[in-house]
Amino acid sequence: MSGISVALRVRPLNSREQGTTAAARCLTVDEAGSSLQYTGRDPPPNANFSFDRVLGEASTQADTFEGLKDTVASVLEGFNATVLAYGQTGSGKTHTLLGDVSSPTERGVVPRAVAELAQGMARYPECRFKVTLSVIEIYNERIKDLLDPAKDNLQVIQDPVRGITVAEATELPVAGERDCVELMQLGIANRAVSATAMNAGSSRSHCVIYVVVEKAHADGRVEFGKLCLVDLAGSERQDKTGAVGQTATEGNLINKSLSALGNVVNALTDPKGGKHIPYRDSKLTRVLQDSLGGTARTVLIICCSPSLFNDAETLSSLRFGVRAKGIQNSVQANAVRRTPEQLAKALAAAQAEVEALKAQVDRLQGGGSNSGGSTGKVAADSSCCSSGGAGGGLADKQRRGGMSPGRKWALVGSLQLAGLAAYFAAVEVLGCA
Ligand SMILES: Nc1ncnc2c1ncn2[C@@H]1O[C@H](COP(=O)(O)OP(=O)(O)OP(=O)(O)O)[C@@H](O)[C@H]1O
Repeated sequence: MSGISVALRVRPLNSREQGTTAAARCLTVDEAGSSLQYTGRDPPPNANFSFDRVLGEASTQADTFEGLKDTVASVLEGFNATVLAYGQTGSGKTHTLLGDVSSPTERGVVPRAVAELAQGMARYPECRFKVTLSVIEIYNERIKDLLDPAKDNLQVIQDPVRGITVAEATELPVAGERDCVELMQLGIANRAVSATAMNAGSSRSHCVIYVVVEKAHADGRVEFGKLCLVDLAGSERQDKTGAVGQTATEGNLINKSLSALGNVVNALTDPKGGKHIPYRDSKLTRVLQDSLGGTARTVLIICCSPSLFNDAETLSSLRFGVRAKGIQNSVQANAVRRTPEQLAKALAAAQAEVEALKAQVDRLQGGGSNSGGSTGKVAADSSCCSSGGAGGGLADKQRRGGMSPGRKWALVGSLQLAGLAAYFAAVEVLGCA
């Protein structure tokens, strides 16, 4: 079991907050460490919070990515990895995940992750890679394909090989980092965004970017890893966002799915354990099933505002992060697949073994001859028997009928079992094909 990793990032005060009472801070960050103090109103008895990493207001996009590198790189080793940005509206989730994708310093986690994967692939010159990209959004409890917006009610399924998957989401092959970023931008441009009083470019949907990597080895094995990058919509208070009409309805649905997320986190970290995990209560929690309590390596980035104006929301995000730190995933690599050529080879080997064992059974049952069609293994057995010299070999005993019926049937039985095992191996191989 492995706990999910939780990082906390504090954005700088924005221009609206500076020079007003909102410029007072509700957080004191230990820049060198991994803890911070909540200094806002209604502090809890223990106002100290610690996380795996704390990134203060001066943190850069590069600092933020540094702590995620290993998680991202594990996708090339056949793991699923998730980076999830959580926080109040306007707290910096989209900035952290996407940032300015065209700027080398201001680009966020997603373009950096793609670059990291591209560099990682170069370390395996003997392997062939296939990389695909999908971009979906969960808007008003419907999953929409942002690479083909006509598909707007996709379903979440449990795929036997890939695990939790959005069925029929467009997967476009990408040839390199630039290709990937361009396609991603195309998808993001289709995302639902509105201006609210809290954020001029407020995301009204949860957006998930999947980068799927298939790594084919020279011997035919294929490893499969999936990177899932999630920019959640922010929790919001209608009195602060000033949302009305459709924007207010969106806000309610965003809050509803975030509260379903909170319920999943609570159930997963319930000290009594054994609780039903309500993944199916929302599309968001269903999509994140493998990331929370599943087999993926997961990093949660809690984004928050340092302003006293947002103290209640910041405290709520800190509490969510602390709770999420208790989630244990059983991290494991995806099953290695084999190519059709490899499967054909394995099947031929299994068939040859079945034939050899059949011939051996025939011989032991008395009537079989050892000539023609016998494999090397059988031939070796008989030569060993005949070269015994003293007439005590298996073949001699058979000829003389010297083997006890009990021993003979035990041998026949074990050879038949071995044959059966080889047969099932062959069936398994065929089944995989
Ligand atoms: N660490 C940061 N450094 C500089 N600017 C930041 C930082 N974090 C956020 N911002 C700025 O704050 C504004 C709001 O950020 P962003 O859109 O990323 O918030 P969000 O959490 O994604 O909000 P929403 O949930 O409403 O979509 C943006 O203008 C963004 O550039």
